[in-house]
Amino acid sequence: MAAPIIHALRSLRRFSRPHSRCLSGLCDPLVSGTRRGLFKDVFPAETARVQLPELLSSGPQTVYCGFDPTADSLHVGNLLAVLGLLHFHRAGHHVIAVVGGATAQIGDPSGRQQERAALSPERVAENVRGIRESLQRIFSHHEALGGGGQPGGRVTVLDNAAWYRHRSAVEFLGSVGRHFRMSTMLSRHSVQSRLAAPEGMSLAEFTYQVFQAYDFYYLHQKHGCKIQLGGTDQLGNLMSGHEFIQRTAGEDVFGILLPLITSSSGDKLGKSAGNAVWLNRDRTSPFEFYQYFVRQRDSDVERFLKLFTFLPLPEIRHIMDQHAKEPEKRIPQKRLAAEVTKLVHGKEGLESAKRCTQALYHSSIEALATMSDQELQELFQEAPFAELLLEPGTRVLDACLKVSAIPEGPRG
Ligand SMILES: Nc1ncnc2c1ncn2[C@@H]1O[C@H](COP(=O)(O)OP(=O)(O)OP(=O)(O)O)[C@@H](O)[C@H]1O
Ligand SMILES: N[C@@H](Cc1ccc(O)cc1)C(=O)O
Repeated sequence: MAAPIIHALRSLRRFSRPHSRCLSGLCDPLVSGTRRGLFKDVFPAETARVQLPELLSSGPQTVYCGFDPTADSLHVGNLLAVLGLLHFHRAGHHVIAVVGGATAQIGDPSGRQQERAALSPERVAENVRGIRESLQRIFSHHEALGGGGQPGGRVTVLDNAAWYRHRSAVEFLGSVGRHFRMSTMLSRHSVQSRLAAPEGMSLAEFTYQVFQAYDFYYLHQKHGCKIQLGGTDQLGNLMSGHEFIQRTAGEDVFGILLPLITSSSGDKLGKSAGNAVWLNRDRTSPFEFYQYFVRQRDSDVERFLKLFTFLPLPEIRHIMDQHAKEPEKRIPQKRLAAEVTKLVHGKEGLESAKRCTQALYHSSIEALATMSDQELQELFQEAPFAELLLEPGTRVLDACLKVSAIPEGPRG
């Protein structure tokens, strides 16, 4: 059942040229996001083609994206969705990032082979704090870097636990659940693939789409939100929201889908997939984060510059032309790493990453001497360490022997 609907999704390519219905700068994110490869599809394809440019041109809209606190930090894959929101904000729209304090307790089955382990309320609360911190830090760096957007656009972070806290299961099923059709819910790809697996699917996971649909409805009612962003794995949840809002409020709303970032082995980078590059410093240091982007392959770097930075496309083209002449300098990789590290860790984070790079890869004693304790710990995170009280006159050799850094042997 899901296949015909997926086939109905039309490529966004038609938005990549100046669009006759894009009548103001407010429509820019659709055009530029499409050209950059950031927006992959829209839903529902037929109405979005005509109505989405008109809606965006008509005045500032509210656009939202949700993040489940299944860990205490966001990661590089999630960053793409944050960048999607920021593109809208820069054009003057209001954006809402929803942290799923409630939905994380249900567990989104999209793209998962197995059910997630249940999270305790304490763990979820801690994760909500970490993810809020990730989001707010990026938003404030973005502002500090001069990307504050047109005047008027607001950036808000909400926790969806706030609108479920006072509802009982009986009341929710009786009022919201009655609008959902079993046949449609069963047709979702996320459900079909799990029903076919030996472990099957729990009722909690099966109802996940109802909660995400209700979030969209709630934000539509309270904040006039008509656009939801999500990775392509979120299509089914976006469709449920669209159908629910159309049925209950009689209005068209839209989904915009972003491509999924994968590891070199082709797996989606995810919080619980064990392959994440994190956005919080205590999990991935600015240095490691910077180096992740410096290491990107030539075949990926142009795409990543378009996806992960706000650099204008002609500037990216120029950088790639320089790269063709002097590939050994890795100019695009270094620029990519600098831009993304600045956004996520701020200017100070970028300087820290560069100091660590100098110390580790260019054996710079000067860089080592200016490093803070935190940087030293981050740099040598994996290395065993020992604390030592130095007495006057201790020689380097004695210190090394005391901490067993070099084996003791016959001394000459
Ligand atoms: N690798 C990725 N590339 C692009 N977008 C992603 C990626 N991973 C997650 N997203 C998007 O980020 C948003 C929030 O995802 P969420 O944090 O709930 O999932 P996740 O990081 O995949 O976590 P989990 O691994 O627990 O499923 C969603 O729109 C999702 O599609
Ligand atoms: N289901 C999304 C997260 C999300 C949570 C709540 C929402 O309202 C929207 C999105 C994911 O797991 O990737």
